[in-house]
Amino acid sequence: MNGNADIIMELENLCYTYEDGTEALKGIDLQIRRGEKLAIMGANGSGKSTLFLTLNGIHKPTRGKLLFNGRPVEYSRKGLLDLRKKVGIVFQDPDSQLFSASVVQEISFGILNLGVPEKEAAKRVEEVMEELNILLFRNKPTHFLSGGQKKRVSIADILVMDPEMIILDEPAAALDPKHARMIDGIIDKLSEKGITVILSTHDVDRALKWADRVVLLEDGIVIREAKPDAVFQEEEVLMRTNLEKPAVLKLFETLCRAGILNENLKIPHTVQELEQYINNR
Ligand SMILES: Nc1ncnc2c1ncn2[C@@H]1O[C@H](COP(=O)(O)OP(=O)(O)OP(=O)(O)O)[C@@H](O)[C@H]1O
Repeated sequence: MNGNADIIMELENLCYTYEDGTEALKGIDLQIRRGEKLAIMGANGSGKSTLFLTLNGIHKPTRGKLLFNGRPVEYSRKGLLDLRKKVGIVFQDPDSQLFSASVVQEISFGILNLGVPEKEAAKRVEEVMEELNILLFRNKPTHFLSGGQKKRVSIADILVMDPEMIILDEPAAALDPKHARMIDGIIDKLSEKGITVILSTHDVDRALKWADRVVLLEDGIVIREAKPDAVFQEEEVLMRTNLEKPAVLKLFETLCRAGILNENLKIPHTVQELEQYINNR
């Protein structure tokens, strides 16, 4: 491994222009730390999906550099295979990812394609199915699954490859609160394993609670990157990205203004933390 071992991925002046001339990424500089929980946020069309497709080599940057574990990504067949083994994307719409006849075939496909011996692959598939609570519907055709089940299978597809980084494009979109919480639990487990997790979301409360760092994109450039506490207090950048201040922060500020809470308290990240402040007065 070259360079700083704490940095898993580095983007240097990364640009991507689509064939029709749309400049979707206009020079992104970003260092992603190993094991980091990174939320990428921005208005519709700001370039989040394009960025994700560039991070795992589906799009080749039109300018600039992408380094993985300190080395420039090689856009050869082998270079891309190596990158995609280590950096997986869970797409927002599971139907664009799932195509095999049954769940177990779906999860086995990628790992067998990598050339992992059948017995070893089968063992790994069983482990991942157990971990993500998939065993009960292992033989169902993927197109008969519910949205929450499809999402779990999409994550299993990636997890089975033993990745270093997982990118999730709006993982809670179209899920009910119970299933969204289940996916949150799975994402926490990925982080506990040391996997670097990048996700896009429009949910500021969730990002405040979850992320180590928030990156705000506007029109293909990064306009702010910092800890969520700092980013979510900046009304001007939030407005530029069509985001609102998290509800828990708004309430905290109202309670401070009313003299009910002391404004020197650490910013609460969850409703539970805010309740505790109120109960401890
Ligand atoms: N295949 C394509 N060809 C041409 N332009 C594209 C293509 N895909 C995306 N774009 C354009 O690139 C820009 C960035 O789009 P992208 O999908 O990356 O944004 P996004 O932030 O993921 O949006 P959303 O939140 O709506 O998913 C937009 O102007 C979009 O119209």
